[in-house]
Amino acid sequence: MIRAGVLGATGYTGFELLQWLAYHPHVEIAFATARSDAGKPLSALYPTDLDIQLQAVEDVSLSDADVLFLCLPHGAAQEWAQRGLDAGAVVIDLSADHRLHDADVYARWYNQPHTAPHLLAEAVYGLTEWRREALRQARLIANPGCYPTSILLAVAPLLNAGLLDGATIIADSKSGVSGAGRSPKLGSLFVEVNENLKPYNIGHVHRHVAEIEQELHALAGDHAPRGIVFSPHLLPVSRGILSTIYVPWPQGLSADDLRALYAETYADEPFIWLLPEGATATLAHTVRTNRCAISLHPVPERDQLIIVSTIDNLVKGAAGQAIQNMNVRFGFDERAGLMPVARARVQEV
Ligand SMILES: NC(=O)C1=CN([C@@H]2O[C@H](COP(=O)(O)OP(=O)(O)OC[C@H]3O[C@@H](n4cnc5c(N)ncnc54)[C@H](OP(=O)(O)O)[C@@H]3O)[C@@H](O)[C@H]2O)C=CC1
Ligand SMILES: CC(=O)N[C@@H](CCC(=O)OP(=O)(O)O)C(=O)O
Repeated sequence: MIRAGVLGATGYTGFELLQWLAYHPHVEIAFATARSDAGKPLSALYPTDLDIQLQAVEDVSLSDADVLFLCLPHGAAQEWAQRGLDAGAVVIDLSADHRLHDADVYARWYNQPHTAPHLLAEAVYGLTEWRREALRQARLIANPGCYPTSILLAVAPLLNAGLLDGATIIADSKSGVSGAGRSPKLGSLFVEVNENLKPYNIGHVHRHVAEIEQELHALAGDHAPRGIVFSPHLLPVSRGILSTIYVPWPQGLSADDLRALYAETYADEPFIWLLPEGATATLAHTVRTNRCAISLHPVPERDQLIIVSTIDNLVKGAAGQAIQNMNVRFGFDERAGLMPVARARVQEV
């Protein structure tokens, strides 16, 4: 058994994480902290029968945790990563604070200086399927963003095979409203969101562009694409991300070759669901599971390939991938604590 501490337990990702961890066979919850709601039971905030008392972060001893999850806004996580490491915990940061390797790039995209730039070099970007070796040794794991997870998993087989050299990738992504977090915002109100579909940060301005491009380069090595054009949209559902991704047709490959490449790359992956020819990934394929569903749609007459990818932003896009990374880091079965819901959902769809 390992002991887990969760900072920011009252937010959407923190609560999601606790619900999965509570049924993890190798984890016991050491503490869960809150800011405004410290001292309350979790059940005072959410409809849950989990018996968890929320504590102020000042009242817990970080050394009680073997693994410390940071479910805090970016900016706030930096200080706690260092403190967690000093206390001897493996730190898994769900925020964006340790995803970018370069402090100047962080400052430019997040409009604030990084207060612990020395940690950026050692943090491992936790896109689990592509980083297992580094994750096994990691002290600090930067859990990927939700949009980047949906996009990177969908194009990684092509990047890894050097098939997107110099290409511009276009990703049109739609997210459920929980992606914006639990703190009240005008744009997340029911009346603003309901029966609407709203593009935002269109073009080259969303902060995830920096993260995605960093990882496109890492995955492609010497055959890097030119970059990404990324358009996020707010969808009137609670959870789920669907990315429709456009890439130039990989020269020299037939449609069968392409499918074989994806099938081989992801053959042994418990959480990647490559849909059969003719099927299209939808939110229902992945919501409330740790899966990423991918469907391939060749458009040969235009030399284009369209890839559709879906995840649950709170699971594979946050808490689930964090647990998957923990499982790799601590040598557990990667599926531990993550399968029951996935199975139930697969039977439903
Ligand atoms: N929502 C999503 O789909 C995803 C989110 N993420 C990232 O994960 C992190 C958490 O997201 P999410 O759960 O949605 O956020 P929420 O806004 O829902 O929750 C944030 C949590 O952090 C606490 N908090 C806020 N400010 C501070 C602070 N300065 N110091 C200490 N605690 C603080 C909040 O407590 P209080 O309410 O008392 O302020 C709350 O518990 C963010 O960095 C987010 O960007 C990553 C992937 C997906
Ligand atoms: C719908 C919505 O608002 N989504 C958020 C991204 C989700 C997220 O939390 O991103 P990080 O993990 O990088 O912090 C946004 O567009 O900013």
